[in-house]
Amino acid sequence: MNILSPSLLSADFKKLGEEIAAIDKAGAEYVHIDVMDGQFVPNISYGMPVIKSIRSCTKRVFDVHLMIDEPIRYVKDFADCGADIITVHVEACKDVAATLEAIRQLGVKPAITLNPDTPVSAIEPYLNQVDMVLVMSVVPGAGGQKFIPESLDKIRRIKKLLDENRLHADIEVDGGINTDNVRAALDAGANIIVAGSAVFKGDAAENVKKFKELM
Ligand SMILES: O=C(CO)[C@H](O)[C@H](O)COP(=O)(O)O
Ligand SMILES: [Fe+2]
Repeated sequence: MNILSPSLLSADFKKLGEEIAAIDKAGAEYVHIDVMDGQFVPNISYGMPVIKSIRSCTKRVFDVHLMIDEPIRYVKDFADCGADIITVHVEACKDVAATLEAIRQLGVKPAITLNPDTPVSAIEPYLNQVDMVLVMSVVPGAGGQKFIPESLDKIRRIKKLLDENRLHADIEVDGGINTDNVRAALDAGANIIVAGSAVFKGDAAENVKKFKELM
């Protein structure tokens, strides 16, 4: 089953609860939550108190994308505030294996991601430790950017590697996805779609329904 994970980064923060209720009711299975620390990426977004507060708005899966340096320092806090999946950047961890294991030990699904410039070989040693691989299809740090088409090749290569090694991990794609390119991402092998601006610009519920029809 293909899954939609709307990114709250493009939601209207003054009515976050209503935005979450709308995407939940319209059928989005996950909620994608982008955490930025001003170090790993230049921007700062939101953190634990916001996640804890919105946890009561929905039972949907909280898909937490950590764009922070040395995320191992905070994985327990994110687990405690309600994360179901925690994604860490391979570029951000001194000890990637220990970070993924720490997430697993907390009862949360570990996931790994890589920047557009990082080769697939960088994550290959960790594929047997993760429940999901996130392919960044924009440079992390901001919503509303243009999809990098080479990401489709990356998705295909990761899918092939998983299949060859008989590993079962989801492939999520994040950045610049809209109703025109979502099909290409799915056809390449992704099964979880993140969309921020394409969901929250305009009527979020209508946009979720349009995505779900195409998926
Ligand atoms: O991780 C991210 C940015 O670093 C966001 O999840 C992503 O950019 C989603 O927003 P959009 O669909 O507007 O590109
Ligand atoms: Fe993200």
